[in-house]
Amino acid sequence: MPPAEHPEFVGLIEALRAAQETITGARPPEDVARKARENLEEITRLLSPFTVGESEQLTGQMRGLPGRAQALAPAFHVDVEGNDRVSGRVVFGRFYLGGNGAAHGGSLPLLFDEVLGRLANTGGRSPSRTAYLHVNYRKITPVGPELRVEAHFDREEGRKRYLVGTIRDPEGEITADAEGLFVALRPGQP
Ligand SMILES: CCCCCCCCCCCC(=O)SCCNC(=O)CCNC(=O)[C@H](O)C(C)(C)COP(=O)(O)OP(=O)(O)OC[C@H]1O[C@@H](n2cnc3c(N)ncnc32)[C@H](O)[C@@H]1OP(=O)(O)O
Repeated sequence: MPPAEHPEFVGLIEALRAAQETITGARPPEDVARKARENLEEITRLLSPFTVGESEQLTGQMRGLPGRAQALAPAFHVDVEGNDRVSGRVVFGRFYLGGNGAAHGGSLPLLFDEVLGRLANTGGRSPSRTAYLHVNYRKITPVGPELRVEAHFDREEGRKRYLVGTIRDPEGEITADAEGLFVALRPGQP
């Protein structure tokens, strides 16, 4: 479904991302924290009647949008995309902070799975799933600045698709790289 059909929902997810960022970085007085909680609870009450099944939900389905209207992973902004390689940008915001200015170690596989997994299933290829993801943490991945992300197919062996990717800091140094194996699903495989 094209994002143009659901501009308000797309805006809602952007607001959710902004809320995640702001809440994570805030140290509010108790009365402000209570008011914010009440507002969040009101949002839950407002949206609960519209819960749908997985096949009908909007979140995660908007492939043309950075982040696919899903606030789970940091939004990946695609610059160049081909059948065998992709490059783009990402910012790990405050929500993804691990400590001392570094992105949480678990947030990097999240980003790599998104980028490599998306590429693994492009170019007319059949759907595949992550079998493994090997991440090397070379230096801290900083929270805040825009980082470059590149990924490409390394090789394909039957149903097995091996992809590799890197994240680079603003100085161009690799902060993390990854290799992923994606196995093409057999017909009927969930
Ligand atoms: C709008 C939408 C946007 C879409 C944009 C979406 C972007 C996000 C994409 C995210 C993708 C995901 O996270 S998917 C979710 C996370 N992944 C999962 O939940 C997968 C769970 N695991 C499985 O379902 C299964 O184990 C499979 C499908 C991976 C493989 O099982 P299978 O189909 O029975 O295949 P199997 O015979 O075991 O293995 C086939 C071959 O692969 C090898 N192989 C299998 N697993 C491994 C392994 N871990 N390490 C080494 N090798 C392995 C086997 O040795 C064999 O080699 P040989 O003997 O043939 O040589």
